[in-house]
Amino acid sequence: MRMAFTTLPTFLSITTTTTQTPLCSLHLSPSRKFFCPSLTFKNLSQSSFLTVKPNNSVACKVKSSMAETKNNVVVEVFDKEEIAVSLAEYVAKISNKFTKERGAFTVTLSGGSLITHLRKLLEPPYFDTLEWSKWHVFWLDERVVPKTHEDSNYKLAYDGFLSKVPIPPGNVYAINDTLSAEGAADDYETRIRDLVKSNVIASSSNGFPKFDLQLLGMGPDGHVASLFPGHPLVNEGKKWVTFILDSPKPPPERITLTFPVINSSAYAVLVVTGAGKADAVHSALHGSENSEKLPVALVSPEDELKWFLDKGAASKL
Ligand SMILES: O=C1O[C@H](COP(=O)(O)O)[C@@H](O)[C@H](O)[C@H]1O
Repeated sequence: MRMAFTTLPTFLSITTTTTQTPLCSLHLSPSRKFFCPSLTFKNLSQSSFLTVKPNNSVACKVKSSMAETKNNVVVEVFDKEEIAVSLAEYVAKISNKFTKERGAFTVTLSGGSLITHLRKLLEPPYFDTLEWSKWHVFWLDERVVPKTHEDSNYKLAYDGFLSKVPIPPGNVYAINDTLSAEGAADDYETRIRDLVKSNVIASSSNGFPKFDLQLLGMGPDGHVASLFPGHPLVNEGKKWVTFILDSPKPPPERITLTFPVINSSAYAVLVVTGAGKADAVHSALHGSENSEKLPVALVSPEDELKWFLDKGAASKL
């Protein structure tokens, strides 16, 4: 099935090349709400569009569509296996863009399930063609445990990804695991500041570091990095890196990038799978304007935010 359509929002023309029931039901209401599979976006802009891919995944590209967003928001729903394929393609595209433009690619990793979704980058054509020597790898958040500990986000990323690609060890910026949570957060911020001064990390016009790509996961409660719902750290506005001693998800002591840093990045992805996360996904993409936003709903990078969802995570949209 292929669909094509013309300019929004005045009218929408859909053609299908088969007699199949359309995968998406599209409707443009007078209040300018836009519905696709069951995703709803408000205040649709003229340049928004939706595509149905040959593999039947659905992409909704929405430019400046959601209140308070300054960027493109792209939501794609995949069959589970397809996420890793599409994520590899996306990361490779952004890596190529920045290695060409800046001679470096700065990327932040989450812990948790995100790492397994990077597995296709370890295969051709990506493994052989990406300029791994220009990658600089950071963590969105880290647990304050030794690097050899099972809870360490560094260990997870090293075992599952970093040990398998030729990124120079000096370009992998793990936290100092000999320090306290506060000390490790301060130390990480100092190192990031130095890398901004030396132009390895770009600088945003607002004074915060501008990472090229942030690879985010999301917990079932809507937390991203180690920024948890209702926790005061969500509102941190000055620090680049901060620490938490009472994380609701163990282990309790962690460091995390703050929202001003996350949202000063050029690109960000949110990779979210499983029906257990469907409520938080629904709340983030469709939530009431009056209720307190989940941390995930506050993610808003400069250029583009792309959601990679499986059908379980998208099941309540
Ligand atoms: O504790 C953490 O959880 C989140 C989500 O993990 P997931 O396994 O549910 O994907 C993760 O993004 C974060 O980096 C990690 O420290």
